[in-house]
Amino acid sequence: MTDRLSGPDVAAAVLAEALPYIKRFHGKTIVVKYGGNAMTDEHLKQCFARDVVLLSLVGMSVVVVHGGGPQIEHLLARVGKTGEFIQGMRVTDAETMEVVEMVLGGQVNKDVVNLINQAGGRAVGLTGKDGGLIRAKKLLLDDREHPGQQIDVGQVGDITQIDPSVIAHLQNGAFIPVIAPVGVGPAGETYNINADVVAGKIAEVLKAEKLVLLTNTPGVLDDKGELLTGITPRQIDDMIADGTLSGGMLPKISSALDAARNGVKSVHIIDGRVEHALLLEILTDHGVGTMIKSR
Ligand SMILES: Nc1ncnc2c1ncn2[C@@H]1O[C@H](COP(=O)(O)OP(=O)(O)O)[C@@H](O)[C@H]1O
Ligand SMILES: CC(=O)N[C@@H](CCC(=O)OP(=O)(O)O)C(=O)O
Repeated sequence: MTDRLSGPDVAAAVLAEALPYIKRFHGKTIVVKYGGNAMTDEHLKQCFARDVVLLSLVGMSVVVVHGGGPQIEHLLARVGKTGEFIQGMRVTDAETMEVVEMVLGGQVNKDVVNLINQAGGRAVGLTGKDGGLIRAKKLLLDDREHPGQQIDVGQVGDITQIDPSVIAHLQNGAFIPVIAPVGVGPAGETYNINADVVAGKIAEVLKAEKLVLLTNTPGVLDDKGELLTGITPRQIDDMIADGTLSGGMLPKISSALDAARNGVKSVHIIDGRVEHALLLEILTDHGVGTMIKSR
């Protein structure tokens, strides 16, 4: 007997279900943030690359922004350093900046480019320095415990300008841009920027149809650990105030909300540990994870 969950009728139904989504997103820009925590398993990495290629081949203009937090941690440990985070931002001294640039602009960027190319795509890797893509100044965090005071986290960048022309050239040539979150300051200094922040800003500037943030949780979880399928700005404020949202989720959620408020039509935080999570989110009725609402 044919397995009802995997028989040809099911396969046909799934393919047919994708058609309205393919039509809706054809020619549109989809920004995908690939978190360092979602890129730990080789098989999942290959699934991700295949999803990106499939979406490109059906006519979507996919732009990948990647992170690499755990990969940076790994190299820092090898040089005898331990990472420190404040409000989800890595405290970045000069030596840490060298490691961050090596890992993000080198190892991780080329790994993602290679995976996509192996899957049949044409990816080109960039950091924010290439083509003056990401300009930044030094970020100063507001000290929540001492209102009015600021915290210096070293060479962490606050984005001042995105020049998307290099991305446009790549999109026109049917290349898939793969962007590492490193920015450049007015004097040519290098800045480490949280990858969620870069993805959100790039999505805004490109007027993306969708921003999808792939991470290592099912989405945004409430104080009981239950998945929230949708979240409003008010819920976000409450959850930050009571500590339900913390660590790496802080820059993620605020970038997601900024993007939703500034014209990106839909913004989702999804579980990158689920095989083909990207296809499920974009091409099926079964949206996965949390959708961030602008109001
Ligand atoms: N309310 C929450 N729901 C889900 N994750 C949360 C929440 N609050 C904090 N987090 C943390 O945020 C992490 C995701 O952010 P991060 O580690 O920066 O991932 P990535 O490398 O994918 O950007 C989760 O693994 C989880 O530990
Ligand atoms: C300033 C800052 O925190 N930069 C991040 C950049 C990488 C990143 O964001 O990686 P994930 O997406 O994997 O977390 C860092 O140094 O870890």
